[in-house]
Amino acid sequence: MEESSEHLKVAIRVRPILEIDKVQDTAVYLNENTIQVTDSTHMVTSSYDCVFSSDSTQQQVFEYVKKGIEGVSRGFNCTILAYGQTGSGKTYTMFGAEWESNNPAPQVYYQNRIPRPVKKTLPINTSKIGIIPSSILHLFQITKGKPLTIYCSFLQIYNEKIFDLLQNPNRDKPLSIREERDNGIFVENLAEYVVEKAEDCIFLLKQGDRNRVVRQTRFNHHSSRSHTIFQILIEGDKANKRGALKRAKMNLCDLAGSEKFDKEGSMVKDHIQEMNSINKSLTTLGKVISALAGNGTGHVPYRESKLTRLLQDSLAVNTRTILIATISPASIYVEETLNTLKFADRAKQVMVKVKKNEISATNDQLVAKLQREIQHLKSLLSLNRKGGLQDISQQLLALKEENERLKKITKNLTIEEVESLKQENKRLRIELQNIKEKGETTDDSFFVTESKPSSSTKSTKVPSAREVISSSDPGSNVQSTLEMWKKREMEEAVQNMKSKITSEGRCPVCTLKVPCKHYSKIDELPRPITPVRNVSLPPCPKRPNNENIIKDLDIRNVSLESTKKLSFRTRMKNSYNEESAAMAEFREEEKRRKKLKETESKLIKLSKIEAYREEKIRREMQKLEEEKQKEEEDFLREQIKEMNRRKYLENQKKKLDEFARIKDHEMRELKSKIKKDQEEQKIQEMKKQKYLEEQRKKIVEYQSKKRMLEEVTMDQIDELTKEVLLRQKSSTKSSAELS
Ligand SMILES: Nc1ncnc2c1ncn2[C@@H]1O[C@H](COP(=O)(O)OP(=O)(O)OP(=O)(O)O)[C@@H](O)[C@H]1O
Repeated sequence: MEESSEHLKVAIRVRPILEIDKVQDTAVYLNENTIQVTDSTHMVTSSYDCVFSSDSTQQQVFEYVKKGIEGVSRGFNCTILAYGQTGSGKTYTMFGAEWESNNPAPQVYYQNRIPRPVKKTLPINTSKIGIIPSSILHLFQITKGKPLTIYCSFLQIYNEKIFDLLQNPNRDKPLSIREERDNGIFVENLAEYVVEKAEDCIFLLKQGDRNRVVRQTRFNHHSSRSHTIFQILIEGDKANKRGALKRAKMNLCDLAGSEKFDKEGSMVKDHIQEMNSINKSLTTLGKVISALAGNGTGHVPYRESKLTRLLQDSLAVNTRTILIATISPASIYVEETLNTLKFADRAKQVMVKVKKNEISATNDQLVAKLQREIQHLKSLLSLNRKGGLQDISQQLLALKEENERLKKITKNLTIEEVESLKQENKRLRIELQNIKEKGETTDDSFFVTESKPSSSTKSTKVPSAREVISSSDPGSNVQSTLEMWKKREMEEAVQNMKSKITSEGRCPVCTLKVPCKHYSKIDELPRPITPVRNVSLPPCPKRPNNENIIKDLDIRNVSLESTKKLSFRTRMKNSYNEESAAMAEFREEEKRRKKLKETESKLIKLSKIEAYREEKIRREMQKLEEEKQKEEEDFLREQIKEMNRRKYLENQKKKLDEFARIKDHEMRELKSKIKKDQEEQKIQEMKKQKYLEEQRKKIVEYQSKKRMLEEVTMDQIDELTKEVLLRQKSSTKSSAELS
């Protein structure tokens, strides 16, 4: 199998200066693949695999990643990551220029976004689309006609929780990460759609993107507050000569941007929480990159955040990874730009092993998974086709038998059988997706890999009395008929009560006057429904004898007195018609009384409920007030903490400045001292030289004298001594003469 080791590829994209930046001066200068960033204190120069200037086109950026995408169709995993500060152009690069206008999202964040229909058409301007849609188009183009199945899924990581963007727009079902020997790291219960056309895939991309959390921030009107990963999985349908199936994953990640705390304090609590979790996960990503960029022997903290855990495969093993770091050239963002470049510098040093991915066609786990899925899909389809009202126990029994049968043959499957299993799986998935699209079922679980068949498709509608009576056996089903009637009556009463409440301008949920927690305006209230007319009871079914009538009456809890009365009447009038008339009369009376009682008890119950609800709402309001107060206090505390931190930092900065000043002074003094010393040393040196010169001269003189002395002969010495002696003699002579 092909295997190689390569560097993580890093490209930088500089976006143009925008109106929102409110400045014109830039701090970023480009020269081919080198970037220079300058401010008053720094000047950083760094080179990368590729640098895209502010007037680079989407097409140029796509051309750079195209090779990686093409590798996916040959079995090589590929991950493309967009990283950068908020508003630097990550979403623009990954999704495209026209994306926001084609896929409008609200300018401000709100909790429950109302889904609007997405048109199943391609984006209009294909030259402006970003890496994700371009990759989809290209991938489908190059795999056209090949025996492959393409699956896609779309998730977001928001506040350290994973949510399915295609299945869970309300973010109420967080998903968890799992790891398996053969499948690697994956998100459990994440919906995987089989896609046959690029159009379908882009439709899903658009659909999911509308469920992403966005918020208006200071530097971006449409800031993404979650990390998103659009994943495409390609699996070969036909095994190669070695009996292996091709399988490769493509992860396209648009990370949320790092952001600084707004000192003006305009951030709400949710925004601060989002910012903290985004910054924390990006810090962990930085730590992981640093650990991988080192010698690779230390601990890599993948598990410290959901993002790094999910990208574990992509960052270390078996994936071609391309990082696109986006920066803004404006001088006001120089600090953020330097941080992004620092991250990109570290990423450059990461080495990843890349190899072709294949899985044995007869791999037990794959076969078992396919079979489980086929069973599940079949059961869902049959439930759907039969309107979900079939006997589920019978179906389960059939499925169990099928399961047993499949278990027996799992071990002996041939490659052809596995291939046909894959085909069947694909066909069933597509059939179900089509049904779901047409809105024929309400069960959302069937796109979820390996999820359990749901029995929720069974209808809970209460049939009308007419339906029940006509379908029931008159001799045996009186009790169930009555129960249905009771239920029906209750429903009617509730409906009437609700209509009455709404017509009075009250909320049908909490019964309080609007505005309340559920409705802010009277216009929003559901329209009052025309009160349901009470349908009279059907005639009593024919009974063979009086005993049965009494039995039926017992069932309906008739009082002892009425029973006696009835038995007396039956004794007196010994014909069935008379009995039934008496019965009808009795039932009418009984019904009226019962209804009166029920209404009374309902009224009492309702007033109790209202009192209880009011009390509950009061308590909830109180609780909310307390929570709000607490939040405000927390927020204030946070702000004070932040202020203290800032003060502390300012103090530290001052101290550092002072320290630098002192050091500067000391340095200057030291320099002048050194200069003086050097001058003195020079003088000393000169003196020494002079002294040495003199000494040398003396030595020369002495040597010449010595040489002269050596040249004087012995004769000369004798002559000299004679001369001395003579002089001495003459002197003694003259002295004697004188005396
Ligand atoms: N290369 C570019 N050319 C023109 N406009 C761009 C470019 N890159 C980004 N923009 C514009 O800058 C703004 C911010 O871009 P974008 O939303 O992609 O930033 P982001 O990094 O995804 O921000 P966040 O992290 O807050 O989501 C958008 O209005 C976008 O149209």
